[in-house]
Amino acid sequence: MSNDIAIRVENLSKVYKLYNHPTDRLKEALHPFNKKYHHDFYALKDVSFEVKRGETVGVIGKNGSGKSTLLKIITGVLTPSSGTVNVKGRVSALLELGAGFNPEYTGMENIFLQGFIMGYTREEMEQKVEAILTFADIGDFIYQPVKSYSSGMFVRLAFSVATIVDPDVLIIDEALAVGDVFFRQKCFDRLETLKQNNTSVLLVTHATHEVRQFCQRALFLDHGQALFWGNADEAVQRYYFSEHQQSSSKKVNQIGSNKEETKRTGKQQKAPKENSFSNQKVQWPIAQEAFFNIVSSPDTIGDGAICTTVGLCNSQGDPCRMFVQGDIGVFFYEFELQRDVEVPIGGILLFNEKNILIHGKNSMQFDTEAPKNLKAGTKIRFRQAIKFDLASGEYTFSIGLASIEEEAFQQRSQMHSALLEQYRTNLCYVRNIGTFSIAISLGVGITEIPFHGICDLPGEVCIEVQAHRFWA
Ligand SMILES: Nc1ncnc2c1ncn2[C@@H]1O[C@H](COP(=O)(O)OP(=O)(O)OP(=O)(O)O)[C@@H](O)[C@H]1O
Repeated sequence: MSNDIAIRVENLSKVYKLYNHPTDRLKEALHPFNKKYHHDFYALKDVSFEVKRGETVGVIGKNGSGKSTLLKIITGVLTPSSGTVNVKGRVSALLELGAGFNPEYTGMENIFLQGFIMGYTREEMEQKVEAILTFADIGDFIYQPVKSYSSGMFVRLAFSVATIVDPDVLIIDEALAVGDVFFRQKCFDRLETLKQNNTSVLLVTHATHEVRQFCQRALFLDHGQALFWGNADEAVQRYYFSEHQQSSSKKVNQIGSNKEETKRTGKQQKAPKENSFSNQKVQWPIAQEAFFNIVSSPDTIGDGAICTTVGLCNSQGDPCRMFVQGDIGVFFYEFELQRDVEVPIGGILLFNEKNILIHGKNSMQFDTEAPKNLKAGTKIRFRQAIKFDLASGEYTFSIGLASIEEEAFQQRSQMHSALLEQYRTNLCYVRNIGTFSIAISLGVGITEIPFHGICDLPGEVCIEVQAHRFWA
């Protein structure tokens, strides 16, 4: 293995024998003609990729796609059924909570235990203890058995130990998700430092915006297979598309993709984008990738209309699930009316990872012409553009259709909202249609981080100098 490669995984598979009944295992073992009572289940199938020294690589995929199995094989916790794994240098791993720690030992004792496992002497660990405690910041709990720790405290200590021991390879399985936001920021700062010191990081996470932000390349696993290996942005894009469309789940194994050289230097590589609404000329998309698979969406309420199509594109009209703060996303949605409607109202609700409603707006809240007196069976299409001045993260969205009496619609600006509600009938509401992600617009605004909090609000600031005050 060449010097610049830290991890090489070649044709890795992990097969489990699954039995329908517990007794089948015994029947199989005792059968005189070796009759098979099991079927093979591939937790991993023929996975290959390599991680360079100093590179941060993400591993993404749905629940059960094989991410933890992969990390466990790389760290030696599991043995593969076939294929090889080569890892160069000292490996430090943060697998599931509690792994590698003795629950009966205090935090302090566990620090030394981990140091011992990593091959450090007691004296060497004594020199590192203060830095570990400062980073973990769990106070006197360090003298308590770790079984009494909250998951957040545990991960603070585990991350601190795992990263302070100068690993050549750091492997993290979802561990950071339990830390609070400030701790996660500290962790990512630490990961940056490790990267500069040439540590390779393999990061399993469901937080795809973190993959986009911190990883150069990513592996997208689906049912144990590598559907994509290469540029991190593209891996996340494919993950989003495959999540909602069966059509995109072709096997693509792009080792050495030419896009992998799109290195993340902390700055997003952006194509010039049109971010104003004024000349929006986005047509109803043709590309199938624009649309979500709403047939499998279980969360539909209302029988006044059927939601037939929902799509999402960028401001150029290209199918898109990954945006940068400030980008415009254009939602396309179509309903087929099941009853006569005076004036239709369509709208979108955006929710963040904590399921907090971030933004909701319907067509009645815009100064837009609306069609009137539509018959049952009519199909109506909406095209709604939203400027994503939002915090980085993953978002879900829901779509609804209502109807309102024409007279109330005409007088909506003068009517109290409670009164307006009386003239409104909900026809169809489809929850959790899909997801999209938003990454920080590093380096494209006036400052690196354009705002703090969950959304940017329109505003302005002015600064005035008052007359200088001389103190007696
Ligand atoms: N010991 C086992 N016997 C049989 N099947 C197993 C075993 N361990 C894991 N699996 C299966 O292997 C598949 C991959 O599991 P794995 O834990 O690697 O997925 P994952 O991508 O890490 O999921 P998650 O995101 O939920 O953590 C799953 O379908 C799981 O049920």
